[in-house]
Amino acid sequence: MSSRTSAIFTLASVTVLGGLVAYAVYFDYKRRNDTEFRKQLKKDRKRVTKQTAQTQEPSDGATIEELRAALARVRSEDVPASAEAKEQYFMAQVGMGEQLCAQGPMFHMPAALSFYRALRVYPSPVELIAIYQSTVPPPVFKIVMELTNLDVSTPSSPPERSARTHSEASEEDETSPVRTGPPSETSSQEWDRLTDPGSQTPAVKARVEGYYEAFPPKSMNVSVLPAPSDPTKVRKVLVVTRNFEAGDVIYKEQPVVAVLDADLQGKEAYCSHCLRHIQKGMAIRPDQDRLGSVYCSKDCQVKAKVESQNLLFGLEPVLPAELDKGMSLLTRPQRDAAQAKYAAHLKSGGRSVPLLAARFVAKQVVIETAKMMPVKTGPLADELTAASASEYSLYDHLERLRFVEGKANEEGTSLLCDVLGAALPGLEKSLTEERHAVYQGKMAYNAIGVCYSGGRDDKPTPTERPEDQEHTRTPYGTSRQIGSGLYLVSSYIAHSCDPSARPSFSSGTSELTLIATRPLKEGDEITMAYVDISQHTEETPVEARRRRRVELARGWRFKCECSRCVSETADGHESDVGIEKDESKVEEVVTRVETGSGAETFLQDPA
Ligand SMILES: C[S@@+](CC[C@H](N)C(=O)[O-])C[C@H]1O[C@@H](n2cnc3c(N)ncnc32)[C@H](O)[C@@H]1O
Repeated sequence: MSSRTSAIFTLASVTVLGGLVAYAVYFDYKRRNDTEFRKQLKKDRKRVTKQTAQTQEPSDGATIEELRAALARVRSEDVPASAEAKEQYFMAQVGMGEQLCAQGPMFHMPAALSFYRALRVYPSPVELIAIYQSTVPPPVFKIVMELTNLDVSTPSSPPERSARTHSEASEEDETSPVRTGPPSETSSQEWDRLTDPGSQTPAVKARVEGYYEAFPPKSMNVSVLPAPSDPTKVRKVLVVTRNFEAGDVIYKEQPVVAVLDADLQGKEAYCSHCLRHIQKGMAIRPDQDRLGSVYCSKDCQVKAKVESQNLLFGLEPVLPAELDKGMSLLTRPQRDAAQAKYAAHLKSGGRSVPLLAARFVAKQVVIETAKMMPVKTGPLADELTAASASEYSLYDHLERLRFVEGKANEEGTSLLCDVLGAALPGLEKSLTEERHAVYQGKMAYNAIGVCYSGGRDDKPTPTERPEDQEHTRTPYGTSRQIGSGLYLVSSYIAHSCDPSARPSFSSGTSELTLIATRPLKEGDEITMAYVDISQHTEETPVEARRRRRVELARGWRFKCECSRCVSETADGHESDVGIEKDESKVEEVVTRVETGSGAETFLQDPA
C-alpha cells in the first residue's frame, strides 16, 4: 500500500471507528425509534447509489492484498453463537454498512466488510445476496462478492457458511452480480423488514422477553417482576428469590458509574473512583487532571482512566496503538481545548448528574470500542470480555429504567459532544440534546446516595430552591452522603416508609450491600427508603409524614402509596404534597415492545 493510501486509511479507520462506536451507542436507538431517521437513511442510500451509477465509479480499487487482509481480519473475529445474538449482530452490521455507504466512496471497503460480516450469520444467504444486489451501492456490492469469492477460493478458509453462500448464489444467479441504479421500492421494503427491529421478529421478541430472565444474575437472589398492581406489566418491582432473616445480606452491587459530591472533588479526603475515605497524605493525585481527581490506589486511578477519565478529561490515545497510529497527537490541541471548556462547565454547575451521565456515555463508548477489538487487555479486560459476551448492552439496561424528563441543556450537550468528537471523530454523533436529557433524567431519578460510617455533616447548605436541588435515594439524607452512583439492579427498588431492606456501604466504598430489615419470604417485594423516614425530635407524626411525602413528590414526582402512608392517611390528615399523579415514565419503545402495542398505547399514567 502506498504511503498516501496508508495515511488515508489511517485517517479513515479512526474516523470510521469513531462512527462505528457512535453507531453502536446511538444509531440503533434512532433506527428503532425514529421513522424519519430510517427514511433519511433510505434516501441517503438511494442518493449514493445513484451518484455512483452515474459516475461509473469502479470498486474503489481495492487490491487483492487489501481484500485478503480484510478477509483474514473478518475470519479471525468470533461469530455469535445463539440465534438471538446472531440476529443482533446481523442488524448491527447491516446498520453500520448502511451508514458507511452513505458517507461516500472512501467508506466503501469498511461498508462492504460490515455487509460481509452480516452475510456470515444470516440464515438465508442467497436471499440476502439478492437483497444486497438491489439495495447496496454497486461498488460496495462488488467488494462483498469479491470477498465471498476470495473466501471460497482460499484453502485455509474455515468451513463457514459464507462458502455455501457463494456457491448457492452462483447457482441461482449466473448473470453479473452488479446491477446499477437505485434500489427498487420493493427491495427497500424488504430491507426495512429485515433491518427494522420494530418489526418484532420472533428472535427480537425473545430477546426482549428474555431480558428479565438474564437480568439480574441469579446469584443476586432477586428478580424483577411486573408490578401486581399494573395491568400493563410495564411497572416493575424487585422481589427476593429465596427466604432471608432480618439482617441478612441479600446482595452486593457495584455502581456502573459513581461520582463524589461536587464540593469534595479536588479535596484529598475521598477517592474519586471508589469513593473510599483516604488517610491524610495517602492520596494519589495525577499530574494533570482537570477535575482535580485523587485516588486511594493505583488500581483505582487506572480503572477510572480506562472507564471514562481519559476519554473525557485525558489526552492519551483512545484507540490501541495499532489503530491510533499517531492520530491522537494530531487531535491533541483540539481535545485539550474542548476538555478545558467542558471541565469548567461542570465545575461551575457544581452538580453530580451531568458528570454521572458523561461517565455513563464514556463507559458505553469504552465497552463498544472494546467489542471491536478481538483481544481485550488492560485492567478492565475481564469486565470488557464479559460485557462483549453479554447479549445485553449498557444501553439495554439503561433503556428500561424509569425517569422524569429533565430539561435539555444545549450548552452541556454541545460541550460534551465537542469532547467526544475531538477524542474520536464521529463520536459526537452518538449524543443529541434529547438523548442527553434522557441520560441525565435517568441518572437523577435512579442514583443512590453513598454514605458510610454515619456519613458527613460538613456539606454546604444548598442555596437553590428545594425543588431545584439534586436528590439521590438515601435513607440517611442527601446532606450526609459523600457521593452517588447508578446501580442497575437497585434501581428497581421501590420506596416504602416501612422498608423491607436498606442499602449499606459497609465496605467503606461505593459498593452497595442490600440488607433485609425483616424476615423475607421468597417472592416478597424489596423496598427501601428513598428519604429520611425517621420522625425528628421537633416534629409531630403528621409533620414527619408530610415532610417525607413532600420530599418524595419533589424528588421523584410520585405520591407515596406505601402501606404505612395508606394506613396513616386513612385518618383524614392527608394534605397537599404538591403532586396529583405519578409523573415518572419509561421510554416509549420499552412500553411498545413490552406490551406488544403501538406507540399510541404509551401510558404515562401510573397504574
Ligand atoms: C426507581 S423506580 C422503581 C422501579 C419502578 N417501579 C419501575 O417500574 O421500574 C421508582 C418508581 O416506582 C414507583 N414507586 C416506587 N415507590 C413507590 C411508592 N411508595 N408509591 C408509589 N409509587 C412508587 C414510582 O412510579 C416511581 O416513579
